[in-house]
Amino acid sequence: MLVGVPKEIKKQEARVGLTPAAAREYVERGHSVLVETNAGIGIGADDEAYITAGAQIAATAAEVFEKAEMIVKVKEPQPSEWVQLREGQLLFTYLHLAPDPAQTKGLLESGVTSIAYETVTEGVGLPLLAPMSEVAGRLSIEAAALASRNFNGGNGLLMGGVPGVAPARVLVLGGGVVGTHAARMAVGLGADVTILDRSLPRLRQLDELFTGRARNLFSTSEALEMELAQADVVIGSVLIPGANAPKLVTKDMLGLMKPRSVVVDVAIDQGGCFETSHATTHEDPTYEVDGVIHYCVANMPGCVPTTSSHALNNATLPYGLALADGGLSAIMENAGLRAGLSTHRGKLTSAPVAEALGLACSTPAEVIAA
Ligand SMILES: NC(=O)C1=CN([C@@H]2O[C@H](COP(=O)(O)OP(=O)(O)OC[C@H]3O[C@@H](n4cnc5c(N)ncnc54)[C@H](O)[C@@H]3O)[C@@H](O)[C@H]2O)C=CC1
Ligand SMILES: CC(=O)C(=O)O
Ligand SMILES: [Mg+2]
Repeated sequence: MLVGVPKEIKKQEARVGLTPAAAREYVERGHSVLVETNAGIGIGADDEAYITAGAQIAATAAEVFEKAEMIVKVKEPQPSEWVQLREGQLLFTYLHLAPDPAQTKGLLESGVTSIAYETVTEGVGLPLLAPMSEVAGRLSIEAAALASRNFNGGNGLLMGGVPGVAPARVLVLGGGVVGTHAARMAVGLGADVTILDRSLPRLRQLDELFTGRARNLFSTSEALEMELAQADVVIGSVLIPGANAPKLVTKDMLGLMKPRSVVVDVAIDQGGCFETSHATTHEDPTYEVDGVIHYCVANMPGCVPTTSSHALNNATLPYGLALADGGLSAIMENAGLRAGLSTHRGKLTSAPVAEALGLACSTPAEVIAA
C-alpha cells in the first residue's frame, strides 16, 4: 500500500504522523511511504532521514493526498485537508468528531474511511490515546505552574510551597491516564493533590498507586463543590470515549473557586468538562472567566513534538501496519480497529458521535459489507 504522511498544518503543531523509524518498518513490510517535504522537521527529522528509511519525498501536501491509499496524520484534518480526502482512501489520525460537526460533515462528504486514534480499543483501554494522555497529563501541571505565576495573572503560589508555607492544592477531575500523570507530576512537586473519579475500581488502583501521597474521592456534586472551593489548580481530565465530555463544572460553580485559581481543561478536545471552556492555542493559551484562569489548549502534546511523535508512533505502529497490510479486512478482523472506524463512504459509524451530533449511525459491518 502507498502510505502518505502530510506535514501537520494545525497551528503550532509540530508532531509528525510517521517518524523515520516507523516509516522504515512500513518499507520493510513491503509498503511504500510518501512523506511531504519537511514533515518531520519539528522533531529534527529532515527529508534525508526519511530517504535513509526508504521513504520518498513529495514536494507538496497535494501530491501526498492525491497518491496515497492511506494517510497517516496526528491531528484532525483541517478544512483544506478534508477536501483532498476521497472515497477508497484510509485516514488514520486523531479526529475528536463529537464536538466538531463541520469536520464530521467534511469527512462524510469526502467518502474517506476514517479511523480515529482516540477510539481504537484494546480491552477496556484506549491504546492510541494513552501516549498523548501521558504527555498532556504531565504537561498540565507545567501549564498550571506557569499560569499560577503572578505576572501571568495567577495567585502567585509555588506548587510545592516551602517549609512553613503550605503547598498549592491541586484537584484532578478524572483519574484516568491524563489524571494519573497530572497527579504524579503534582505530587512530585510537593503539591497537595486530590483526585475525583466515578469508577470505584479506578479509585482502588489510584489508592494503591499513590499510597497516601494523593487523596482520592468518589465524584459526587457535593464532593466536587467542596473540593473546588479549596483548589488552587483544577485539572479537567474526564472522558467518555468518543462522546462530548460531561460538563462537570458549571459557570455557577466557578463562583465557588478562589480568585486567580487556574483551570487546565485537558478534556477540551472532547468539548471540555468546564461549561466555561473553549479551545485555545499554544500561542494564546489562557483566558479568564469570573477571575479564574482557563488554559484549554486542544493539542497540548504538540509543544513537545519530539517526545510526543515517538510516543505516538510506538503505539500506532502495529495498528497502522495492520491497516496497510489488510485494508478494510483489517478493520473487520481487528475489534480494536473496528472501534476506531468513524466514517466510511459517507456513512457515520461512531455511535457516540452520532448521538452528540444528532446524526444517523451505521455499524462497521453494515457499511463495510455493503
Ligand atoms: N488537550 C490535549 O492536548 C489532550 C487531551 N486529551 C484528552 O484528555 C481526556 C482524558 O483522557 P484520558 O485520561 O486518556 O481518559 P481515560 O479514559 O484514561 O480517563 C478518564 C477518566 O474519567 C473518569 N470519568 C468519566 N466520567 C466521570 C465523571 N463524571 N466524574 C469523574 N470521573 C469521570 C473515568 O472513570 C476515567 O478514569 C480525553 O478527552 C482526551 O482526549 C488527551 C491528550 C491530549
Ligand atoms: C489526543 C490529542 O488530540 C492530541 O494529542 O492532540
Ligand atoms: Mg487534541
